Amino acid sequence: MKYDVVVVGGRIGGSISSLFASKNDVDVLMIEKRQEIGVPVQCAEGTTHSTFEILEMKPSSRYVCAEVETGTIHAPNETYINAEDLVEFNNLDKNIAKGYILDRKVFDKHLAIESAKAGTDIMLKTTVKDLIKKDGKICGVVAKHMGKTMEIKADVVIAADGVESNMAQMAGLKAPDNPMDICSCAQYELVCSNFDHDRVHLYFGRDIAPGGYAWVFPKEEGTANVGLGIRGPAETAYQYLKKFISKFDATPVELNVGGVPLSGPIDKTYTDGFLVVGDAARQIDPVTGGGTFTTVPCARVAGEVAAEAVKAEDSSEDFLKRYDDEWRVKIGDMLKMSLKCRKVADDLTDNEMNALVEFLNNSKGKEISKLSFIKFLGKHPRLLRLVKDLL
Ligand SMILES: Cc1cc2nc3c(=O)[nH]c(=O)nc-3n(C[C@H](O)[C@H](O)[C@H](O)COP(=O)(O)OP(=O)(O)OC[C@H]3O[C@@H](n4cnc5c(N)ncnc54)[C@H](O)[C@@H]3O)c2cc1C
Repeated sequence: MKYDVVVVGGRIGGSISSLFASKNDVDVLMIEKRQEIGVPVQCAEGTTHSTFEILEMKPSSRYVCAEVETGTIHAPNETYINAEDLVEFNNLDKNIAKGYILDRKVFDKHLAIESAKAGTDIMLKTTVKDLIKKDGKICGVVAKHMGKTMEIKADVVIAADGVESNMAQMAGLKAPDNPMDICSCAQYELVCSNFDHDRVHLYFGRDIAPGGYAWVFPKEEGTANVGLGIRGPAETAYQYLKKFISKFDATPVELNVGGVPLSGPIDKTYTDGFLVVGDAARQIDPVTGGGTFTTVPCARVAGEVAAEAVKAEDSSEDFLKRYDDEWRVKIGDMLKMSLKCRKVADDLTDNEMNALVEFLNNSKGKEISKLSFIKFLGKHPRLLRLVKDLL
């Protein structure tokens, strides 16, 4: 069997890469190891408006559960700041929380359907086991379907196999993860009558979610994704989640668990005949753990560059480097800044977090000048040392 492009993984990274490769008139096969695309959900399902602009799709009520206008950040001492009360300052944008909460089961499958309509062939319940290499160049995959092993040749292989990816490692592009870079998450979809419908809530504190945060993302009226991510402690994310949800009078209808890589992107996302995209490339915002809105632009570029390479009959790493160059222009600086912020946040104590929220609350509706922020930091010398590189 031979295709121009083989895509490993069938969720957003895979479906968007294959959609944009197929739209550019090359033969594409997308391979997904599960029997259904989009399940199990491993996501709080929040995304930005830009997702749909990049996809050139109108968001549909079939998979948009809620439109979020704003958000609230809760400090460890239970004080809070609303995003709409923030005045724009440095990289702090008061529209930061605007976006959609999706039904990813429907959305991911919708993307796969759009990709199939554009011409992509899809194999389900098929696991890619190995990469085929010839003279050091990747030229296909070895896949297993219902006990049968097959070789599928390709000019370009795109690895969109998620956080658990081993394709990038097989291609020599990735070292094993540092365990402290992986955020371990647990989430319930809860039914409860008093969730805000247009607001996300984020909760910080060492007792709530050490090394991460807890979230409440509204879905349909009366339901919300309530979850958290942690790094480091002996207790599991699920144990922290059980404690956290005890504050809601709510009933769970779904439980999801999963890991989010917060290391920032891998150094190189291409080699001869091969591209890597999405969580597999660690193209995730290291502060929020959001990977949908970051994967979308990268996957589009991956599909387009793979198609260009096929047409140019050149899938060498010199040609495919343009994928790496293009996605870094789009989101590279944002991911770098976010990684710096994550490292600062890792060192913040609960008291410093409380003080920051108090400072923002005291500045409600006022212009925050750099001078007033530096004066505030002057009272918190340790904080000043932590954040000085961000200013
Ligand atoms: C609890 C949690 C909450 C999150 N919340 C948000 C959020 O609110 N907003 C946001 O933007 N991001 C969020 N994220 C991150 C987001 O879900 C991911 O960044 C995004 O799904 C990455 O998409 P992907 O296609 O790269 O990888 P994945 O979604 O992991 O898809 C990889 C696919 O590849 C398949 N696969 C793997 N190996 C093989 C193989 N060998 N052969 C064939 N198929 C294979 C898998 O079955 C899977 O379908 C969250 C993550 C978690 C865990």
